[in-house]
Amino acid sequence: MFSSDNMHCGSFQVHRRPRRTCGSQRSRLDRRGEGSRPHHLVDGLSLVVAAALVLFILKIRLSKKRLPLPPGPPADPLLGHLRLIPSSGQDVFFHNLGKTYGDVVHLSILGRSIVVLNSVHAAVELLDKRSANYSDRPKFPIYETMGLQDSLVFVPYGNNLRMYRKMLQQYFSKENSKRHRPIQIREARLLADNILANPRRRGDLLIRFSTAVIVEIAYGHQIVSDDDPYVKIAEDVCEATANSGPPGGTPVDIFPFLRHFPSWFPGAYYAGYARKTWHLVRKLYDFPTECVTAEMARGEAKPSFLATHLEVLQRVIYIAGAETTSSTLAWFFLAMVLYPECQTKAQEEIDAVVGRDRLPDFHDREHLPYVECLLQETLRWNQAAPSGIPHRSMEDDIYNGMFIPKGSFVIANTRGMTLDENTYQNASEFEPTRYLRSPLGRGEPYPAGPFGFGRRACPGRHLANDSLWIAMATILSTVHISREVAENGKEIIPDGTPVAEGITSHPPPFSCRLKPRSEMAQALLKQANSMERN
Ligand code: HEM
Repeated sequence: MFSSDNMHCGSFQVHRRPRRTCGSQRSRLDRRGEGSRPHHLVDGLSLVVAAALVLFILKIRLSKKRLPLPPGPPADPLLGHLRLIPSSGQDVFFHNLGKTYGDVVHLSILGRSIVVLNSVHAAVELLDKRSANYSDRPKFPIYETMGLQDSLVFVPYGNNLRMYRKMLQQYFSKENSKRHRPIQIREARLLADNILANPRRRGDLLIRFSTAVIVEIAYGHQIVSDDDPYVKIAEDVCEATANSGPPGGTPVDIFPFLRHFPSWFPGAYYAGYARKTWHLVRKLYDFPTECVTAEMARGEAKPSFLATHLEVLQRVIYIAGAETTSSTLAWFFLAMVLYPECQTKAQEEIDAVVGRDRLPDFHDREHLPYVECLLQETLRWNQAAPSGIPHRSMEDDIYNGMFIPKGSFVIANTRGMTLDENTYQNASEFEPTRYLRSPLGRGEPYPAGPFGFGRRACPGRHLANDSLWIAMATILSTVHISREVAENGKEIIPDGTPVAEGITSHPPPFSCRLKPRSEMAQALLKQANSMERN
């Protein structure tokens, strides 16, 4: 390897090279007392080469700087696009910009570059293929004030991140995620049963389902009641993050000094809110660790991620998995209300493959292509995290002749990718058959972005995919979802405009009717759940 000795050896050879000149030349030089000159010559040469190299690098840097930034709308001189970027619905705003300026758009706020990627191609080229440069996260002063900086989601790129991700990826790999399926099946059946018993509590029950799966896998704790402290903590932190403003877009994110000001100070509201919710986040980290430490001391700890990796768990928040999974399921319910024909088609497929005398399980998955498409279409139609979580570029870069400055926020705008009419016909419509090959469908690709890109892509995606599938298949097989009927006898068609809160987005509140598909379906659920309890 390159030890310092070797390096000296290398430079020694350079200085020795003049000695290889022929004898007469050498004696002439020696005679003129200029025996050392060749050294200077070579040193001079090295200097010239070095200077040329520096100039070359400078030239590249300068020419990089002369290259245009990606296109974008006109900006205010100092504020940049601050007044243009909306505080919610940014995903649709970015998508609309893409229609005018192309799939890579540049915005800036007070000199900070924001690069929006509206196509899968651009996201793959930058975030996947050049992931060494695009895997950092920007700082989010608001989330830091809330105490979330230790969460893996916000850890900067580097050795720590690599270590945490390696552990997570092993534990939640496609293969290892299969070990967790019995928990997912049990919780999906409980969800369907509970939802039939308490249709009005649909939203809470979806959060309970997704929390129960993550908590049992991560902490070895089975949730058996709605009053469980884990469910309460999940609900509280979900609410806190949802109300903490657009990620990176609050006045405090733009002027970090505002975090030290009282909340009544103009622009400091979110800082005050973040300070108030700090203790909730602390609980999120501390409670599971304290429980599992105590269980381990008593020799009662069940196998779990925490029991295996206790020392790093506070960096893995179950919120990352709980809120995203429940809001994807909320979109599924809305789709079933707005597109009843899709529900019917999925139920016909389940009846034909699974029958009506048992409940679906993972063995059925490969035989249910329409249900698979329905899951993919739910992820495409409306995403839980429509603009992902911003990455940060660590070095200047050039892409397609455009200059992307070091330190840019890079946003993979999944919403723009899934609404791209060049890829998806009738992109705003919920059409599961779009993925089927002709003549049944148009063979459109599954959505690529809902779980992010590159080295920061969601490590829980296999687990999430399984949770979503079993929940949807179990509900479709046992529950009939239909529109609420108004007093005048007319069906109520809910508004599907997403409500974006913080990083995640979910449908606006809507009511629907939930009835058992048959007595048999209800009996199967009861039977499955009573067997679990015994
Ligand atoms: C439907 C469910 C889910 C969706 C839509 C989702 C989506 C995402 C997205 C878009 C990101 C950001 C990716 C990027 O920066 O490029 C992410 C990151 C992350 N997700 Fe998920 N996720 C889901 C479920 C889960 C689950 C079940 C877990 C836990 C087992 C999880 C743990 C994480 C973590 C720890 C990160 C941060 C990774 C990092 O910054 O390196 N997610 N997720």
